[in-house]
Amino acid sequence: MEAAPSSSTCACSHLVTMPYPARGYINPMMNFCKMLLSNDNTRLILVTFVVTEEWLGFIGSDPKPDIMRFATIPNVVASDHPGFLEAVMAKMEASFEELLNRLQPPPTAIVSDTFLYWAVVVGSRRNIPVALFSTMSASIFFVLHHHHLLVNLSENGGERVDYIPEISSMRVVDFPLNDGSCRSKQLLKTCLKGFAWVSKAQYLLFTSIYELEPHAIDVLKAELSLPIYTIGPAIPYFSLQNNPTFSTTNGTSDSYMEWLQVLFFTSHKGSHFSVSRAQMDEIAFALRESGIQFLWVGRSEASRCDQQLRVLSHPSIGGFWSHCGWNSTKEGVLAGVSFLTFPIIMDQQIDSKMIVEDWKVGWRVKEDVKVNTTTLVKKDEIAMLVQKFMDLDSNLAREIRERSETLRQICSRAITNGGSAVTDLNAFVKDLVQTIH
Ligand SMILES: O=c1ccn([C@@H]2O[C@H](COP(=O)(O)OP(=O)(O)O[C@H]3O[C@H](CO)[C@@H](O)[C@H](O)[C@H]3O)[C@@H](O)[C@H]2O)c(=O)[nH]1
Repeated sequence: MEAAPSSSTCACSHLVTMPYPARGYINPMMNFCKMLLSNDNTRLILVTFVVTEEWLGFIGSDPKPDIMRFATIPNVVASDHPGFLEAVMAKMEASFEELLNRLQPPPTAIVSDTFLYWAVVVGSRRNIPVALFSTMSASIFFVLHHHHLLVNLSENGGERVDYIPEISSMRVVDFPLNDGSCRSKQLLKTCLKGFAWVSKAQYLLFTSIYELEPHAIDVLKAELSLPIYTIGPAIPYFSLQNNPTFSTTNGTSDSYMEWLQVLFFTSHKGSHFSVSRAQMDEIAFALRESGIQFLWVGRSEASRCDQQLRVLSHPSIGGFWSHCGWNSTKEGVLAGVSFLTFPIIMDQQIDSKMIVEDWKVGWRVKEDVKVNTTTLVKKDEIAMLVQKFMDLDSNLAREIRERSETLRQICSRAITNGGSAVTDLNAFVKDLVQTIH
């Protein structure tokens, strides 16, 4: 299905964007498009946002700029996540290309998720530039790029690897897809296959802030042969800029500590990954028994999802229990909250490592470092941890919140005019406009 472009959009430049079909990838692509279209230099670009038919049903009525239209390709179906990823990589290319043949005006550039590496081939066949769009951190990209160095990793998950250049040492257990399971091995193989295509794209975009992971970004810029832009968090902060809590000019104030009483917990019920039922029960019992105040939000993959940043930015939120998806991580950082990290799979271990070890704005819920087993974190352990975390009279809890506020200020500066993210986004827009005109 295609909606006709409005008559006011006689655009000579037509950008087609293709996110990976899941919430954590569609949200940042949509936010990126909105940022792009609000940039003065891109006002003539028509954007076609391509989703599967299923996803059009979920997001088709969400507000979007007039100059943007949706177009669809058939659904991809699989019973598990590795199978879905493989199907996305193998089966979507033909329907995407068929769609491009029908679109008017003819597409002049493509922005596609890094997992949809075949877009590079499609762009090359049509002689139009392709920007690959990474919805994960530059750090996981960095680790995958250096994956060949990871040989004979220890069985001891607590052991640290310190030989990857320019990245702070990492526990073995924090490397992505390193749990020895068939699912992880299959996922890793598919990820690495796609990764080999990255340098054949014309641009690489990171939905990150330079100040969050400068070493990984610097090394990737030096080692990869294509231009790389760190275009900012691609979260909907632009809709919150009148919110006094979410202010880019806030000074540090002791008084805000009085308010931070509620722990925000969101249970991710994605179709492929979620915490086990038994673990969820332990968490639920623990939060209830602990006596702390908490806000528990259950969400499914398809539920309307634009409220998390708004909630996190509320003055009473004093902590964020997070699975460390990259979007949630950036939202927590920009809301200035401290984290309890509970990663599940993929990049989430690395995001958790950055939160806890690099930025020092969170604690791990699970200190267990066994690589090949899934152990339950018991309710008593969780209850003690959350009580300690929410005890704002303790020095530990206060220090971590002060660091969260400092990090928030650093990142807030990056997304204002003159900041690193705005400067990089402008540079990408300038380069793209020059290439396609
Ligand atoms: O109650 C909620 C919970 C979430 N969200 C939104 O849902 C999105 C969740 O994204 P993310 O935190 O990245 O989690 P996932 O959906 O799990 O993300 C997938 O995609 C990410 C980006 O590639 C990866 O980092 C993750 O590992 C992968 O699971 C964010 O935009 C949130 O704002 C809400 O609006 N309300």
